[in-house]
Amino acid sequence: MGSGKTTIGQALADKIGYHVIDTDKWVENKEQMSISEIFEKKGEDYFRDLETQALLELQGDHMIITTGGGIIKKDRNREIMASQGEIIYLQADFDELLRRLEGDETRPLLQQQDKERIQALYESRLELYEQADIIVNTVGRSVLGIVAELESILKS
Ligand SMILES: Nc1ncnc2c1ncn2[C@@H]1O[C@H](COP(=O)(O)OP(=O)(O)O)[C@@H](O)[C@H]1O
Ligand SMILES: O=C(O)C1=C[C@@H](OP(=O)(O)O)[C@@H](O)[C@H](O)C1
Ligand SMILES: [Mg+2]
Repeated sequence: MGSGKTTIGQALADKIGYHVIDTDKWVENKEQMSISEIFEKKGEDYFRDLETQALLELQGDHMIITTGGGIIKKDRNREIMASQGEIIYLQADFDELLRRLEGDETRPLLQQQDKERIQALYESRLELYEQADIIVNTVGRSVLGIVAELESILKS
């Protein structure tokens, strides 16, 4: 959360002329509810199943799919992602993510949690993120700079 997936995915798509779809937006649109409302009314497992549905339906060429940070928790999701394209991990250290998300109220897993619990969540996921095909550092870098690096990696 906060690594810049939604922001960078949109900017990269604009730059290279790809379509972009965010799984969170797909889920919100399907349910006609915000992510926070879905977590509150239906629970996290229900949301995770919708993420799998999104991955199965969002297939095609010239497409960037930006996901929620927890999508890699399910083996099935990682399998679908690996079979469909290249997986990019946008990297940032924990303190930087906290700074970026300060005051955010749209991410239910961060609400009313102390810093230690959020850090434990971050650390529990690192190993899965590091399995990505492409890893790009985002700290201290502009959106345009990151987009330029990704464009050049994807061309090579
Ligand atoms: N490279 C960056 N440096 C600083 N802030 C960034 C960077 N990329 C994104 N942000 C900011 O971080 C916040 C979270 O970005 P977002 O794209 O929603 O992340 P994600 O989709 O990974 O949760 C937004 O306020 C965004 O403007
Ligand atoms: O990491 C997570 O478990 C989540 C990340 C969020 O998306 P972003 O990574 O775009 O913030 C969103 O899918 C939901 O709040 C759960
Ligand atoms: Mg996002």
